[in-house]
Amino acid sequence: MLTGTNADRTPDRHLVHCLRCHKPQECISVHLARVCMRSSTPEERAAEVQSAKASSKGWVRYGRNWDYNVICKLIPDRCSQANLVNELLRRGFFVANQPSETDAEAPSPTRVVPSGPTQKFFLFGIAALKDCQTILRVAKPEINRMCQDLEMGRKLGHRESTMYRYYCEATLVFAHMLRPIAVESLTDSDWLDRFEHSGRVVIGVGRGTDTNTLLALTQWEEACLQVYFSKIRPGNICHEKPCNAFFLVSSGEAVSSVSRDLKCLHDLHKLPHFTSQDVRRAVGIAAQKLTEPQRQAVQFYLDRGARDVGPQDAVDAAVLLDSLCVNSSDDDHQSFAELATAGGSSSLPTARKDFSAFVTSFPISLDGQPPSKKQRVKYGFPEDRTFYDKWRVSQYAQRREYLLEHFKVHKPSTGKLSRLIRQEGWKSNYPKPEEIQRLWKPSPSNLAIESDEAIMKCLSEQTWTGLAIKDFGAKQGRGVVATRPFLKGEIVCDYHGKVIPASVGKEMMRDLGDQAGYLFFFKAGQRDLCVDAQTFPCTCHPNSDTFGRLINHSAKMPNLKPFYCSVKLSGVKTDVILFKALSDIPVDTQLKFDYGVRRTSFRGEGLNLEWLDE
Ligand SMILES: C[S@@+](CC[C@H](N)C(=O)[O-])C[C@H]1O[C@@H](n2cnc3c(N)ncnc32)[C@H](O)[C@@H]1O
Repeated sequence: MLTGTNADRTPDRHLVHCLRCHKPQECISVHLARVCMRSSTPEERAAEVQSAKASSKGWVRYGRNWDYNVICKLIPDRCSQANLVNELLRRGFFVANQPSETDAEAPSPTRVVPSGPTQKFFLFGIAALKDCQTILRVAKPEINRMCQDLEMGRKLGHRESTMYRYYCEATLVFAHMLRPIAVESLTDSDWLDRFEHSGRVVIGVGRGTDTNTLLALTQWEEACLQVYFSKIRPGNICHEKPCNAFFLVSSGEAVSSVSRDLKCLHDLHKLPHFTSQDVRRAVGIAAQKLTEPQRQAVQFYLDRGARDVGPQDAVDAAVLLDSLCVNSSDDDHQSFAELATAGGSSSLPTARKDFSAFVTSFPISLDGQPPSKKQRVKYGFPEDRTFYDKWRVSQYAQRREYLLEHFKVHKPSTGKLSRLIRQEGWKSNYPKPEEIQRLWKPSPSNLAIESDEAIMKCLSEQTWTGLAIKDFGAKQGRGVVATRPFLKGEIVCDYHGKVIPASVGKEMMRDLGDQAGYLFFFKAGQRDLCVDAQTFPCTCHPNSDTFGRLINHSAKMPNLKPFYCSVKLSGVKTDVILFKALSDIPVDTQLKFDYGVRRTSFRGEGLNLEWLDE
């Protein structure tokens, strides 16, 4: 008696496709007699059985193999090529001569299926999703530990910092199926423009290009990447080689081979090596258990650039992907709590509020003492040392600033510094005299600026580092954000543009009506001048935006101060406006200076621009 579905039956029966209805048949002759060739003669049916068997044999012999180069000839569009290959592999076809992922631009004959230690995980040459993501789970505790260390103000060694970066790259590839080339193209501005949406943090990658795509990171992932951005990346920014890539190698250049980094990360953990192609194929297989609309949603998330994906689509698809992954979001939430207390992210409101409440209860001062465990518990804070350590880090920064402030004109000797520290009565948690000596810089005078080759190079080439443009939305428009810490007094950038007479600038201003203006009026001795950054792009840097013109205004909390300086640039005396930091500026802070106009004055009058009072 036959019962159940086809799956219940003997698995090794010979399936032959009926050439009339195109369906697989376990017994083709019976099928033809009963269904497709009921009214035919036995001879006709026998001939049809022979044709069907020959067709099936031919398919197994030739039809199951594809050549990637043929696919490329048939379909010129790269995205469709990749989709078709994924689909073919998912269905058990073999695709020869696939490109290696590092060589995504130029297909080259490489491997067909991975070999070596990974082989045992593969079905039809496709790894299981769980296996592809092993590295994320295995390395996670170490990453959490590094986050804690960084937050406590400890520095990671070169090996650890690099490993941390590898992990961030791996998160984008193995949890969000981003191609290595897209990870390499992620910029600091992409990161700064991320936003919260439905419990996730959405980030646009490759904006303005064909591969424009949205990722929806979990809070933990975002915090993990933010720790990289704020604590590790600034140390890699190189003044000689300005670079706006999100992932920087220690020499300051953009990471050039994410695929190689992923391999290193696996090697470091002695795990079999999985690639971005492996994980994408694995998702194809895992997604079979989803409904058709869900499968499509995941497919759109994977087909970067295939269509406009909105933030909600990205979040929905990322949540679905999570449901396919062993790396569940519960796991993330748990670890997120650990990271949140490490305070690595700008989007960790609870952690921030808690520490600000802590500081309200125990104000940080130059001479104060951090609260004891008993005091912390009494005021309802956790008894562990997380806030205690953050408090000490802040006090240390205050003391460092105090010492630097004390010696404005001449560089202090270690003896002088030690005496001052003794006088203050500080017994611990203070910077060593050598650190202050290292950080000390003379207040900028024309001469000091002219002799500073780095500043002069930045002035003429507009290669300021540690800055990125961020979109602050409809109200403020674009602004400039610090991507490395700046010390109080440090020159941050200039207000670049052609210097014109103020009278000409005022004419231009009249034509602007109530539009945003990019004109900086100043006095140089008796001369009334204006930097024209309105005429854009400038003739000297026709291909790039300059930072100074995009810095927004704050009357109450400026962190930059513009000042006039006359310097010799390429032998020509030039009037420049430089911005110096008014206080230490941490990574991820928007730069602002006081435009010097109030709502009730000058052009603000009548326009009633409320933001001028901010
Ligand atoms: C020199 S532009 C600064 C860059 C500008 N945000 C942009 O996107 O090009 C000056 C204009 O920025 C905007 N802006 C500057 N500071 C602001 C603030 N604190 N709040 C709101 N808008 C501000 C105003 O529209 C102003 O006219």
